[in-house]
Amino acid sequence: MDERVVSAESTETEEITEQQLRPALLKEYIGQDEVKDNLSIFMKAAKLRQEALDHVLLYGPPGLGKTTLAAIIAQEMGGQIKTTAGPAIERAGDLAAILTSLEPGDVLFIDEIHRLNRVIEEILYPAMEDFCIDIVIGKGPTARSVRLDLPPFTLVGATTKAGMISAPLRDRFGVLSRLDYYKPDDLAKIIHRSAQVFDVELTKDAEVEIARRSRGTPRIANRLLKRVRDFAQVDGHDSISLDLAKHALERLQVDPLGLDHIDEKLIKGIIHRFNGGPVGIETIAASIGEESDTIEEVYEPYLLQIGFIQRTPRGRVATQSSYTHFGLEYRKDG
Ligand SMILES: Nc1ncnc2c1ncn2[C@@H]1O[C@H](COP(=O)(O)OP(=O)(O)OP(=O)(O)O)[C@@H](O)[C@H]1O
Repeated sequence: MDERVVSAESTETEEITEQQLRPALLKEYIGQDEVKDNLSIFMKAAKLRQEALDHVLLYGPPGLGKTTLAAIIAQEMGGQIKTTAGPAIERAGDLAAILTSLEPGDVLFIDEIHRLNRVIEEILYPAMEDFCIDIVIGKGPTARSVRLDLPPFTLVGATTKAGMISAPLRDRFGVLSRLDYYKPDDLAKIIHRSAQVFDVELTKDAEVEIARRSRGTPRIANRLLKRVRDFAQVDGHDSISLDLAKHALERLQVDPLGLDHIDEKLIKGIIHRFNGGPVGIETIAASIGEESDTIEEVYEPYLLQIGFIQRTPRGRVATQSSYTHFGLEYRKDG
């Protein structure tokens, strides 16, 4: 879909470096203190009881570390992680194959769990509650149902859309944790850690500058760091200074708040064409030639978070901060 340097979605080639950058233990996982503190207690308690950790649902925008956290849970609980995604499990047999391959204490990670179909969901219920599945063998009059026991395991579900998970599925998770956008301080620590992994030197203020432009998202922070490193290398610098970071980020067209031309087009569209709003999402989408889903899921969440757009019952409104940011005069009466 988008080639934006500030996209929170990962590209295929990035997945390899993401593996390298993933912290393996909870104490190396930066930020999200509340989620971490709770998980740490629940994991300790489960270990004391020699049980699998209760099923965990992680929700929040993309690129905030859900996959990383799932792998950490497996590592800390002494199990392996098996990874799949909602749309990848099409038939009952697909799910049965995964579930029966689990060992005691393993983590089954299902990304985009809101996209599981209902038939599969229903197989998952007894698997989550009683560690067993009922599978039907044969067809027609000779068909019979066989119950298979499963080892105790932990299902870690991840979603960017908690509201789209059915109530029965949601109720079967013992731990529900929401990941929030990271504070610049925490992002700066993530950048510092990633720079060590990449063996790149950068000054503290350069770390902070990249952090500020990373839209609260570790995946973007790591990507910006890599691109800034490219500029430094090509220009023959051993270490990344604040000036160099700023210069590189300007060339990448990422502004001081992490906004790019798409954000600008979106906000200025609301301001110039619709007098600052309120305007419906479909109308905005049509006017700038984007899908409304893409606006809602990809572009808008960060703009809402930093208070540049407000959602009202009558549609989206551009706030005074967004006018100021783009150097436009704000008139409340429109
Ligand atoms: N708290 C953290 N500390 C250090 N690095 C992190 C942290 N959270 C995420 N990262 C890094 O950011 C990158 C993206 O994280 P991850 O793949 O876990 O995100 P995600 O929420 O699962 O995203 P998606 O749902 O889009 O796949 C990884 O390279 C990971 O190492």
